[in-house]
Amino acid sequence: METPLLNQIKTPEDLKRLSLDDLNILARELRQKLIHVVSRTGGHLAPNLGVVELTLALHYVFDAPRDKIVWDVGHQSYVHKLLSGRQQEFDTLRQYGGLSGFPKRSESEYDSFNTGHSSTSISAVLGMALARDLKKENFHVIAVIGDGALTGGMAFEALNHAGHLGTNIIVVLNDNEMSISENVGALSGYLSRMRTDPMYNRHKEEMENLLKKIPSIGPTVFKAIERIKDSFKYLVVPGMIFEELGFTYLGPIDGHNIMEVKTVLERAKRTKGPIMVHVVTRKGKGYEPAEKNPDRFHGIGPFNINTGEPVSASSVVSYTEIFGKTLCQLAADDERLLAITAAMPTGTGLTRFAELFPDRFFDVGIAEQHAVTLAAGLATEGFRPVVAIYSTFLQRAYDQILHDVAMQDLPVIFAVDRAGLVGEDGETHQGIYDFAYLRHIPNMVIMAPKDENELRFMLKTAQLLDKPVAIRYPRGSGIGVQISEEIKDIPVGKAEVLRDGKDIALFAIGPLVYEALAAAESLHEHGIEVAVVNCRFIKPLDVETITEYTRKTGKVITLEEHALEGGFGSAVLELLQEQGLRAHVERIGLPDRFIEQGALRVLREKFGLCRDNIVKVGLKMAATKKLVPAKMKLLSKL
Ligand SMILES: Cc1ncc(C[n+]2csc(CCOP(=O)(O)OP(=O)(O)O)c2C)c(N)n1
Ligand SMILES: CC(=O)[C@@H](O)[C@H](O)COP(=O)(O)O
Ligand SMILES: [Mg+2]
Repeated sequence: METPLLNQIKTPEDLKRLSLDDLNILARELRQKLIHVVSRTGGHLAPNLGVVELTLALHYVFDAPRDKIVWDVGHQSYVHKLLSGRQQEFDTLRQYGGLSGFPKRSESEYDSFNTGHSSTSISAVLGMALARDLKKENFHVIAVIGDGALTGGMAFEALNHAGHLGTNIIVVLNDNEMSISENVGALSGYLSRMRTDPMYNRHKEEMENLLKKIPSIGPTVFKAIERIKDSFKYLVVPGMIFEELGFTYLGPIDGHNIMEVKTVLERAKRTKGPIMVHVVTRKGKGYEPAEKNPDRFHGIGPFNINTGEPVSASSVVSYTEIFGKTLCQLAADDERLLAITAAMPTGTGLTRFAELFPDRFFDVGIAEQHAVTLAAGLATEGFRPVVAIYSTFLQRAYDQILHDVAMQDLPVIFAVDRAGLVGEDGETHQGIYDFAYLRHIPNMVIMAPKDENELRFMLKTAQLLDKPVAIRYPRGSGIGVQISEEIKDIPVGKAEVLRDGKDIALFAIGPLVYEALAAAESLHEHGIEVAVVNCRFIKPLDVETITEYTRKTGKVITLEEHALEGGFGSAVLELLQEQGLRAHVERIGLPDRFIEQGALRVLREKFGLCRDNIVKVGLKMAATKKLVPAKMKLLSKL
């Protein structure tokens, strides 16, 4: 693949020497490069194909890194990376040790703010603008935010504040009518009317032309009219919502016309106060399979460039699919069950539910906090809402879970998808904190299935409970067990003893239970008998089984795909302390640092979440002297 012009771009400064024709050629080369690399590494292809011209124009008009560009979510920052000195490493995108799929300050001075979670960019640039003003410096700050990310509450909190402060910031709204799936909500409808209703543009143009034609007073009146907030303007001026919030609105403009985008950005650069530039783009632009299927090409694994088809598809169904299918089965007989997603109907496996039960399905946009409190409201009226959100994004709704759901002991079911390591998305997306942020909340029941069937059973268990319940399950394929037709419930707080043993007790949770079983088998060959307990519930923990096996062995290993701090192993330690039990405990889990990107297999091996490491820990433990697991004297009982 030849990209002669792109090869010459070492920094964004190099763009400024190019003609418009060259910029258009460069746009083509960038698209080729994106398609070529992402077809091998996987990644967020469609969002990046859509912002090629926009990124070129931004770097043409502004002076990064002096001017700060913040990419909301950051999944569309690949073109920016290619233009800011990272072409050589671009092949390593999203791989272990390679370039991040998101902006990262530690990666480049051109990345002015780390992103990954949505709707943060306007707050971030406003903070930078305030710092600039306080330091009496002079540079531009630009937030690039998608129409999907604009549905997030934080974006509105920031618009509200920015409009009030009136300082210079530029918000570029990249409007492609898509979130991951089709964008939803009243705001999306408003943007769509601005784009498509000729009334808006025609009236605006006609009025501008008319007023400008009136000699001497025309331009003055025109300016005045731009500022006056009267009812006429409501009818004819696009972007009135933003104007009312204190922004100068420019647009909508064609985001694939470099000249047009450049001209408007230059105008934005000259204009004082908060500016909103509304750019209309097409997700997946320039690659037919992605244009036709922007949802599938939003984030995609390696694929065949000619066909657009995945290179390899797992034959094992994913936990997400099992969740979606089971929920449909349960919902068919229980009208109380509702499903809520925060802009991820496909990702959370709710597409079929939405088709079967359209009145009982709610996509709230990128609004996790709202999703949870909405569920709480529904639960007060006798419904059983199932809120399906990725572990990493549910972090946003911590207070809503605690204050609005748990404190009222409401029967909301949290389907916590992508729990554990997620792989190539890296730090921002690892789902490894949910036990920690949920397990100290009173009233919560928290479970994690070892396999697909247990996920089905846990959903049934949750349906029957009159309490807040969270079920956490991982990204990707299940274990591949035979799917049971029957959906049974599980006794709450009851662990499952899968293997007896006198030397070591291995307490595991989630699919790592299968690694624990494999390790126990290997240790058996070394003459070490390991009991394997699938704990299933982290809250309530099975006190009886855990104390019984701790007493029996005096040696405990805990195993979890979660941060060790505040996780499952910590919960077991707390239980042992409360029971006054002394034992040799080793916890296997993730260390107290953010966990980098990489293939799941690579990360699991690196952090010891695999049979070999469990065996290693087991062998070492077996060689130590057995502590007498007698009751310690508890201070409180002295
Ligand atoms: C808090 C949060 N929730 C959900 C997501 C998942 N997510 C990533 S991109 C995206 C859609 C963004 O749409 P938009 O901002 O319009 O960008 P586009 O992909 O259309 O360019 C969603 C829902 C996220 N990153 N952060
Ligand atoms: C950028 C973002 O937040 C999402 O697109 C995320 O990458 C999706 O993850 P999955 O691929 O696990 O659905
Ligand atoms: Mg969009």
